[in-house]
Amino acid sequence: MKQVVYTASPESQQIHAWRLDEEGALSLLQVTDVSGQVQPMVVSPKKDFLYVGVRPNFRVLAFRIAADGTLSEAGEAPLPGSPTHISTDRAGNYLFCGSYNDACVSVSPIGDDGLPQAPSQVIRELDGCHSANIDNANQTLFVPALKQDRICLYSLSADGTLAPRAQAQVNTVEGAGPRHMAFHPNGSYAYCVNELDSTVDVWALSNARGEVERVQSLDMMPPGFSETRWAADIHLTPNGRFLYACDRTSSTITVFSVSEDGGLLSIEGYQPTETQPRGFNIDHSGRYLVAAGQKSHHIEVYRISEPQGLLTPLARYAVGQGPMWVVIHPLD
Ligand SMILES: O=C1O[C@H](COP(=O)(O)O)[C@@H](O)[C@H](O)[C@H]1O
Repeated sequence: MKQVVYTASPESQQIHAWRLDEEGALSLLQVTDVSGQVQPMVVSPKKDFLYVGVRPNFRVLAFRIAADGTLSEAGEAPLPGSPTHISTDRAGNYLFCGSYNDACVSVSPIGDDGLPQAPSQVIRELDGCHSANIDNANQTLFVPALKQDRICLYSLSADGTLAPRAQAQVNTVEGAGPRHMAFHPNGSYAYCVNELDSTVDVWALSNARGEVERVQSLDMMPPGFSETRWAADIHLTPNGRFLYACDRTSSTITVFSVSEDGGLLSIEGYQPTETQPRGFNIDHSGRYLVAAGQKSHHIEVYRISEPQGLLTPLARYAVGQGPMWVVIHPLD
């Protein structure tokens, strides 16, 4: 499987593109200088564009992805707030942007040409809005509002309009600070990493009443950890067997195994990683994890090992300044 890893480094305003080979080694393919601080990124479901949120002039930039994974800028559209998180619906027709500082989530239609347009809808008063996550069925958008300890639930209509679901929100433990999410491939469970207490919640997406319900909450820090908790990112292997979440104070990635049905997590280990890991990701074969150190200015590649999902460091690479977002794109 040929894959390309993209890393965003806002302090040096660069996107690095790396080839990831079968053994987990990276080779630098391209460095793109960007007209702004690059932060969240996502590859379109059609796999032809990389969408990138930039600041301080809040925009989404669209980069066309060539067959070899190199990028060329193709267009841009305004955003209503500082982009903290960018995602799309499963069909690639709508782009969602969550803004922590501007407390909103927006919907931007994506044209037939693949280019995002100006927002068609902005939902405000989501204090600390940290991400927007569409479920596997492409029906419900999960929007964690970190400062309100809630995840808002919106139905996505065929014309791209968000409306609160009958169950309009779920609440976390007070002070948890819900941040980023991942969905199990079977569509029955979601996992949310909580920034302020470094816990991970398991959410059943449809209980006996057809509602979203928290079924497990785990402390992701090693026993005896007593410093300030500061979790960031969460990702699941494509087969749904292993889940990873990172904490920035301790510079640790916690390794979880996932039960067959997706409803139960068990901690398998704690992997020391690059300083202040704000973003990481998993390759499409489920064999490698790439973590970015916002303070080490390096990325590090790990091999994911059976049967527990533990991580073996392979190599680290100097990247731009302040790397904080990693996405991995399959070329074939
Ligand atoms: O992780 C964090 O994220 C928020 C929002 O990030 P931003 O890059 O969109 O400003 C940040 O303000 C917070 O301090 C931090 O812990």
